[in-house]
Amino acid sequence: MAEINLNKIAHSYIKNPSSDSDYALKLIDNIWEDGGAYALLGPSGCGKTTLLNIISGLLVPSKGRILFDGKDVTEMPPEKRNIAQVFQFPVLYDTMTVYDNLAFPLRNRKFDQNTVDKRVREIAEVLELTPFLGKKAAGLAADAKQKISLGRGLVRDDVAAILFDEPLTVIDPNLKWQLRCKLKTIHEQLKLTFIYVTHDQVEALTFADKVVVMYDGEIVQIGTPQELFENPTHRFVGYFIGSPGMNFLPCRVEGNKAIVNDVVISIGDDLAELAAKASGKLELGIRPLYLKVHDNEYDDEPTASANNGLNANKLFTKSSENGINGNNSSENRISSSKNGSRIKAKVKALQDQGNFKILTAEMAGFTLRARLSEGQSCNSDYVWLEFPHEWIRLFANERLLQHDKNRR
Ligand SMILES: Nc1ncnc2c1ncn2[C@@H]1O[C@H](COP(=O)(O)OP(=O)(O)OP(=O)(O)O)[C@@H](O)[C@H]1O
Repeated sequence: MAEINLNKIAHSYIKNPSSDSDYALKLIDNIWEDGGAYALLGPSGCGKTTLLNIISGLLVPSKGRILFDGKDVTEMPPEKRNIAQVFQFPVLYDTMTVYDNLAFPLRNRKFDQNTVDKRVREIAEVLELTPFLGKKAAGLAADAKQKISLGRGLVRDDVAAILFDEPLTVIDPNLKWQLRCKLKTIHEQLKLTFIYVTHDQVEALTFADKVVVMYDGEIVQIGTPQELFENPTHRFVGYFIGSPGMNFLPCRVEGNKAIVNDVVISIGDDLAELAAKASGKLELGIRPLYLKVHDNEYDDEPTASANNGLNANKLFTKSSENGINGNNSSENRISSSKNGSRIKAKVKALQDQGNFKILTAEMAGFTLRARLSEGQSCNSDYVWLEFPHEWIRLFANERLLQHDKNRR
């Protein structure tokens, strides 16, 4: 396994690129740890395959160098890089048995028969292919064939990295979940460097230790699922991660108040300090999970609180409960609570998502979404939204405002 250093990489498919927009990859300068499980996540056309092909050696980048464990492999062809790859569609020998397909990458590298047999049987067991080992691949269903392709990628433990390019596309949805969990287990057992390309956030978040979010040829954030959820450093990450994505409200800031059209939202002193130094287009962001929903302006307890549960796979933490005290309000429609503001909003829709509901409401001319927890509902035309200080984020020109890391 290897540490992968993407050293000031950029790539253009155009011969003489003249501007930023001519580059499929703008500037990538990252080190990916040996043994890490990385998911490369982003929308179609953002550059994921281009980056993967640069790592595998199918493409030589227009600029920069790529190093495996400090060794420059930029000009090295794929077969010399010692990388295993699993593609979207099965790549195997139809006329061979499942056993021989799995054994092929090992025999090709002249592993001894005992090692071949041991590894083939281990991988077959993990992927539940043992009953099929003696069968020809030709007769098997598409998802069984793709499991063989996964097995061929996983069978060697001497590779620098295993690259997966949307490997579960042809897999039945029920089996997808099972295979994702298996890949995670295999990674935990073998500690191989995994790089997994997907445009599906659930796939990325369940599989990876670190998610690399790409947008328009750039890596906009690398983080754990929780970091991406709680502190998206770019507006795109806020929008792309989470379902529904983060709410964004264009605003201006005066002291510790964010003003959204004629509505004032209290933001706390910390954000006020950051906003005072910021320039460019300001936006307030808050996750639907953390936007609290009340059915009146002044009650002591939230009656339709949005934040009472962890999500199903426990990736994201919940805010601590905030005390609410509704003694003050002013003509600008701000009503103070110990922490956050309650603002009237018009209910537009309530969508049942199974074990929770999504409320869509309009406030200050903008549409906001809030996640209600199980059993909670909303039957009136208006609600009061509370913005807890600890979950408000401010973005200037799409970038998160945050303190200099060295300061903390
Ligand atoms: N061979 C090529 N020649 C010219 N342009 C290309 C080529 N391959 C990709 N591109 C362009 O480079 C950009 C990045 O494409 P890439 O395939 O890397 O994105 P992606 O994130 O993998 O997309 P998808 O999820 O749809 O596969 C896109 O604008 C695409 O049109």
